[in-house]
Amino acid sequence: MIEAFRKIWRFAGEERANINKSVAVKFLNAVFHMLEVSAIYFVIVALTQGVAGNDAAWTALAFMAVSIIGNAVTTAFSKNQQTHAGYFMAANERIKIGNLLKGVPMGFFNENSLGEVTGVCTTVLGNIEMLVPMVLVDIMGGLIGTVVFTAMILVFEWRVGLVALAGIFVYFLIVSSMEKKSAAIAPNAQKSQTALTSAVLEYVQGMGIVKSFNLSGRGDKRAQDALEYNRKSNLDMEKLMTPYTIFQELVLQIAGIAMMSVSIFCWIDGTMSIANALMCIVMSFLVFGQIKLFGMGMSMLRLASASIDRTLQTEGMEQMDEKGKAFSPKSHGIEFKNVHFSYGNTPTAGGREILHGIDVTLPDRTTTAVIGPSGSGKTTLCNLIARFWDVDSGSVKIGGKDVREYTLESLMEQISMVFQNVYLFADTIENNIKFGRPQATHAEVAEAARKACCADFIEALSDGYDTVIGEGGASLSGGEKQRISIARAMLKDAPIVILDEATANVDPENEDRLQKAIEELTRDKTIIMIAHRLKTVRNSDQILVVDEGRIVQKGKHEELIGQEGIYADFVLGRKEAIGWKLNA
Ligand SMILES: Nc1ncnc2c1ncn2[C@@H]1O[C@H](COP(=O)(O)OP(=O)(O)OP(=O)(O)O)[C@@H](O)[C@H]1O
Repeated sequence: MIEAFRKIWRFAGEERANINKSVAVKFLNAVFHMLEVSAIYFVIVALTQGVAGNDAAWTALAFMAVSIIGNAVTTAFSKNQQTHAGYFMAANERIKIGNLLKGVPMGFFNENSLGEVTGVCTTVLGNIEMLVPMVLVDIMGGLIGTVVFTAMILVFEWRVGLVALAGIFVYFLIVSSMEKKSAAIAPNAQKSQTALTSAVLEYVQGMGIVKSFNLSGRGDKRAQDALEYNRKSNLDMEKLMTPYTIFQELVLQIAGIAMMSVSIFCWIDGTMSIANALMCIVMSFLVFGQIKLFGMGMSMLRLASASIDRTLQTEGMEQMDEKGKAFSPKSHGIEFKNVHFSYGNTPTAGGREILHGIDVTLPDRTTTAVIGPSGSGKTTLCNLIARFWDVDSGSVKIGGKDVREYTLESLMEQISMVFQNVYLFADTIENNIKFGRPQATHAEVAEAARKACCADFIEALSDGYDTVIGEGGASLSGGEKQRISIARAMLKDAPIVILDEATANVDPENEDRLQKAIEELTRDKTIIMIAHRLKTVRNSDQILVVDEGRIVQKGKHEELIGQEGIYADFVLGRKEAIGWKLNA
């Protein structure tokens, strides 16, 4: 329990100052609440002593007024501090995770589904935002309040105070037992929430496939299972909490009745004045407010602690460039030296080696075309340059330096990537292009768009560059998206371009424009391109033929076409070749 509290306190970090303020104000709030008791006391004393006049009534009224105003102000202030602390705690953590995600190997997304990270950034941090300040303020405020008010009652009337103390002690035992039990079950409840987010995300993303294969009802099996798991874990949590909550309430009721009974007995045997006895009865209704607050905080302690564990687990993701240096090489030749690579021991990869001893040099400012059958390892080879993954053995060098020696930032400054599956953000076209260089001016964006042959269609849109496109570029055609991504790469103007030539979604007119855009982008750069068009392949400085993770042929078109082998077969018989991605 103390360890869980400490963990939450540590996690609160810079927001601890706001939590402290909130606790202090919460205590003041309880003091204002107690002013109501003083007001009642004046009335009781006046009534029992038969004092004539309105003085007691006015004094009581004044106390009540101060109590109500004080209550309202302190409640608002305390809530404000709590909300501020919770919001910033979660927001800072989301930014931290976002930054860490930039530095993880792509394999991270294989092993931990994207839904898992989404779950942490939405549900789990949502819980933290609400629970952590509440738990800290309620536990600390409740404890301080309980100690102070119990001490006050003990001073006022020690016999009644002892009864209150006994009630609080039993309540404390029940809360601590509940807290221990919930420690075992809370992580499960937390896990079920992220699993649900993950499953729902996958379900929504795969909706197109579900509909096209008419699988509605079957395609949502994972979402259904996750819902069931979530329902069960929430119910388990409730089942555990409910008896404890009832028991806690019962103990406080009994303690309250006992306080009243002791007061009455003491008055009957003449050891307590009627005014004090009535006052103790009033206090028996109010004294347990603070310990209830403490109990509420404790019931949420484990859930908050489990949320923090889950967040810290995500925060512990492996980072790639902890030892890197910022390099800016003069030459941008790329060198693969005896590269062996596997996607690791994930269920899909199964530890299988994908690239077996790749040895090749891509000289500075030359174009290398990579061709080969589907699944031969072309994309994998290209992705190793940008360190989407790290090699198992051997090395990949840029400008003579191993890519692992660069910081990720300085490495990515050297590289522009244009994928077949273009992702555009739900933002304006201008900002999507600017993603390549955020500080670019509008004139530079327009120039890049012109060179990438997309200025015409952008300017024809009613809002031009300010047109907001749907998430993933939903409102644009495949060819339009591809050209925007080329404009983005053009604006970045990196010395190395990794390109996956488009094969799909491009009509002949668009293909021509796309080709022009690519020619502009790749001028005077080091290019490695997964090529699908014979024309592109033929004009390259070097062709690499990849088959089953090995470079089986290497050279220019004229050299390779004269050799017996895959390349010649491919060129001659490409129309019949099955599984080859080549559109001449
Ligand atoms: N993220 C991944 N995790 C595990 N295995 C992968 C992953 N990506 C690719 N593979 C496997 O690595 C092998 C090479 O894939 P790669 O995508 O590099 O081939 P490719 O030649 O680019 O194929 P295509 O032309 O179809 O795009 C394939 O057997 C594939 O199943």
